[in-house]
Amino acid sequence: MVNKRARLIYNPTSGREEMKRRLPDILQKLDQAGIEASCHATTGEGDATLAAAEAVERGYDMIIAAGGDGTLYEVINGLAEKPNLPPLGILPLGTTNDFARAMGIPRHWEYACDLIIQQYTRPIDVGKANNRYFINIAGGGSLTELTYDVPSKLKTMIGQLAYYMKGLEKMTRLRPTQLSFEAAGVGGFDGEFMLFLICNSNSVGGFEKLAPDSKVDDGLFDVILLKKCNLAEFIRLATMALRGEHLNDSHFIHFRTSELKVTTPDYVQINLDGEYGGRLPFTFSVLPSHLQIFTDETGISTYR
Ligand SMILES: Nc1ncnc2c1ncn2[C@@H]1O[C@H](COP(=O)(O)OP(=O)(O)OP(=O)(O)O)[C@@H](O)[C@H]1O
Repeated sequence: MVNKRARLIYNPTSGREEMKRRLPDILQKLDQAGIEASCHATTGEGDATLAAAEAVERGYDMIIAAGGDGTLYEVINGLAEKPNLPPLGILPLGTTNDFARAMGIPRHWEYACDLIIQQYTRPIDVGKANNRYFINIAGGGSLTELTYDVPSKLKTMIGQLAYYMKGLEKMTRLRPTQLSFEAAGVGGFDGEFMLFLICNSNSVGGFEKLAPDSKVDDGLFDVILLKKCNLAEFIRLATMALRGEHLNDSHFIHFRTSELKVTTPDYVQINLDGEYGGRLPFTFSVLPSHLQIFTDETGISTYR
């Protein structure tokens, strides 16, 4: 028996509202293993951040975030600044669960609970973006704006399809942006770019081949810059990226760094883990091994 206290922060609207149906089963399963969980149901944007900060202050042995990447992002933002962080469990019950996928955390609530019960943790890097935090990906450029353009209701109804529909609509609006990058240990890049991605994990928008070698615990971001191109080239490059064959193409710049400064003379919005994060300029830095996550010992993806 584990004999610990957990704070379960869940978004009742995530995914297809699965948490509303599963909550009694989840609490019972944790309880049988000796984890006594008290609950906080989030009420809207930003609430999970406040709930996570409060849970640390109240001294819980662990925090469990149940929902999608949006909920996880908010929880991370409540935790990151705190000293003596408890470990974090993830129940990936959202429409998009990119980070859980990268960590090999199962989609099924019962298997995901098993990982929390086993109590095996792994340290992960957290990305700092000005005064915000992310664990999966940060990005900018016209294409990256699509993830927060899709209304939440639409996502609940048709799930992943909503992203692709919005993505296709956005393609016709693709335009390059003037950007300057200054990367620690690498150097500077100036020019017109379609988008830039700062990856902490290898799971980006459900595609695991975009930054195939990115690791959550190497103390580094994998940065991918896509230079200016036309729509036909973009479609060709996107197809290559889906197959993981893009990084040798001259339109891409790929490097690893622990700190990246990005500036622009234009108005450029930043996306942090799929949510709107603010506008440039930004400094992105790695907080190495900042947070312990419950996962399986092998680290081999069992997301299903
Ligand atoms: N009670 C609530 N009602 C409506 N929205 C909420 C509520 N609680 C939290 N939210 C918001 O819901 C957003 C989406 O949450 P989450 O990521 O968990 O679900 P999701 O189904 O995966 O959706 P998405 O893919 O859009 O992120 C969060 O950014 C959060 O601010």
